[in-house]
Amino acid sequence: MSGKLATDYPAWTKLQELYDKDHTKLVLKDLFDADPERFSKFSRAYDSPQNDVHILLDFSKNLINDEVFSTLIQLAKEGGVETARDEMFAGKHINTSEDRAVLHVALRNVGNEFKINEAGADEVQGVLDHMTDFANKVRSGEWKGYTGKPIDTIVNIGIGGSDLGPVMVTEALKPYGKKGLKCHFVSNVDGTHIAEVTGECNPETTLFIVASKTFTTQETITNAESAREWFLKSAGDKSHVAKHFVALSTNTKAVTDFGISSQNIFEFWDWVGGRYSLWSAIGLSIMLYIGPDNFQELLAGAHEMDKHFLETKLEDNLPVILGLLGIWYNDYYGAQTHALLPYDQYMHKFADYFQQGDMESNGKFVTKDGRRVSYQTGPIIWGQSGTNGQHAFYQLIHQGTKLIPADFLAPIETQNPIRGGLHHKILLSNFFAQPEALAFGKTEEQVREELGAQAENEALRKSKVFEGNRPTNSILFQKLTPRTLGSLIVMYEHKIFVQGCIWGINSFDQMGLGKVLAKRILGQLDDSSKVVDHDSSTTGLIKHYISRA
Ligand SMILES: O=P(O)(O)OC[C@H]1O[C@H](O)[C@H](O)[C@@H](O)[C@@H]1O
Repeated sequence: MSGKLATDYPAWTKLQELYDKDHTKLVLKDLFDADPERFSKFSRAYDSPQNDVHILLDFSKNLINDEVFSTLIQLAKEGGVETARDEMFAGKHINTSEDRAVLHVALRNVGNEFKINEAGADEVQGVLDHMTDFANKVRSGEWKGYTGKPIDTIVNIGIGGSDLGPVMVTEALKPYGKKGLKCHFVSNVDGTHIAEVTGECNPETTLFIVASKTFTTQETITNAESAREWFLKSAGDKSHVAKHFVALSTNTKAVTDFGISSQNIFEFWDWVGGRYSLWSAIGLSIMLYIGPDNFQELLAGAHEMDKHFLETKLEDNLPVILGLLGIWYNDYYGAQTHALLPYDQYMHKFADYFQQGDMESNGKFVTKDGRRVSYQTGPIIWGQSGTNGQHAFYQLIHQGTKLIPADFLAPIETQNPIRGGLHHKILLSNFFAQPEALAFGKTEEQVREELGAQAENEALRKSKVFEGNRPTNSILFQKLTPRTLGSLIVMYEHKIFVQGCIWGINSFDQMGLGKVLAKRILGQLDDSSKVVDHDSSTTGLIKHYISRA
């Protein structure tokens, strides 16, 4: 990552020329009519080395031709994607503003294939062993609560990267979860969240996992304190905390100050970004739920996609292709958003997860060398599982005025083949139909034929036209196994990397402003005379609250 501006690259300029010259000609119907081989040309199959993960990326329904595609690849070359990637894997401090390496790839370095020289990288296995030992004890019932009963409920207390990954993965891998083990996730500082969850827990059989990289995050520490208070109301003796509270953190001092015993700390390192941390100790709730073997599978799938990203030439490299297509719409077509639409109910938190993953990484307006960009960077990521989204917001994607590139994802095999697979066939028929409809739409001529005598009604006729030419990727994978999920997550992680690299921004830092202001305001909320140094709106709002609280 050079910190160069994307506009410095000749391919960037060439893409603008291609857009200006050709975008009106980039009509999917015509492109498919002109080239019967378009699907095979613009799709790539990924097969893992042991042939147990299959992912097909069909990107033929994108507004590209050969020249656009090859120029996008050229952009990745000029943008130094390969060099930056190699630097990341080698442990170079590519997070320049914080002078840190970016080494989530070291957390899933199965078999130690990548040689990484960075303090802590050689401790990864030790922490995994610690997690495994602990998870086995809890899962087998050997680990007992303060009254001698086994644990049947885990509550992960964390926010942002210390919450979203564990939530998303435990939901996605429910079929692999331990029956009878309940998992809760408390993130919001709104007391409602912890109160509702503890309301469902038995202190004798509940394990709290306090997940916080920094162990200073106000929401998490407040929730953890409240959980401890709730627990001690029943347990009485503080010495029982050791059996019911563990911590996942890089800040061991703050954890021990909180009262958690040092044996119950699962560590990680400053080179693990919060939004890339589910592979680290932050994944303890995942491991407890799906078991160490399945967690290892998740890591293996992640590692295999790391290798694919590292070793595959750019034009066949899934994260690179996805990243470049995103740039094409974001920076040339003016698309503001990107939708993630998994046709798998188990993946219902996937878009939420990548909202943080993508938007916190690439929502930046200065380059690594401090220049303001003159182009759009990270897109707004959103989405929902299919088919629910179809009955909510797809109308706007089909007939609205905005261009919304979307990724459709679906498993070939369902985990729940009820009624002879009927549900899954219906689900998949929608998965196939939507991108087709988005691409090819319905012309006024077709509408006329359909309407028969009513076709004379011009307003009705026009309202039924679907212009089509709305771009999508279709991603079909075999089955949502832990290994496949690991690969899918990493495919998107590296997509974000590719884009950040070309835009010249630092995808791995995060500067909070709201947090600092909130701390100052907290000290003013009890006394209106303390409400100073705000604009009149903020002052008015706070004083209104104080007068009525
Ligand atoms: O894990 P913690 O230190 O508690 O941080 C939790 C979260 O805090 C902030 O919101 C950061 O922007 C996130 O990246 C991080 O995941």
